[in-house]
Amino acid sequence: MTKIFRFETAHALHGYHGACRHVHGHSYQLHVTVRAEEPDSYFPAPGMLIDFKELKRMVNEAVVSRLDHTLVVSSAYLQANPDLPSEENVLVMTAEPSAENLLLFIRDALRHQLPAGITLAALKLFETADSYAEWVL
Ligand SMILES: Nc1nc2c(c(=O)[nH]1)N=C([C@H](O)[C@H](O)COP(=O)(O)OP(=O)(O)OP(=O)(O)O)CN2
Ligand SMILES: [Zn+2]
Repeated sequence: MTKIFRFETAHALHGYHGACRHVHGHSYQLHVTVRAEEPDSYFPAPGMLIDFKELKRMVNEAVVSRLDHTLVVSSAYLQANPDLPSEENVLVMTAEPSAENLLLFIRDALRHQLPAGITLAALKLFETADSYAEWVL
């Protein structure tokens, strides 16, 4: 089962030869898919693999609250641009915050949050309406 999340995040891609090396923002859309062992017949009462509300709470806490209205840059970017106006709401990653790397950051943030028996199966991170990165177990 899959739940979709939306958040607004700014980033800059250090070392990129184009406008995306400068700070700019995206309205990201994240699709989180989890799976579990298939039951022989049906899921027992209350009939859920995992409550959508519980998945929402976990992803909001582990991912959305950290990325929404945040500027994400790499430590290399920060070293080259030490004069960021404020360190408030700045997340510094060891790698460049491309869609691919943000997806791996999200994978790591979520992997160990899920209850026993529930596995992270796939993630899709849309940076724009027509550009996304996908991770599949
Ligand atoms: N493989 C990747 N390529 C690019 C990434 C990325 O994360 N991974 N990111 C960027 C920029 O940050 C930005 O997202 C521009 O992306 P793009 O899809 O080119 O956005 P546009 O609005 O220009 O899309 P159009 O398809 O041209 O409308 C760049 N590359
Ligand atoms: Zn971008």
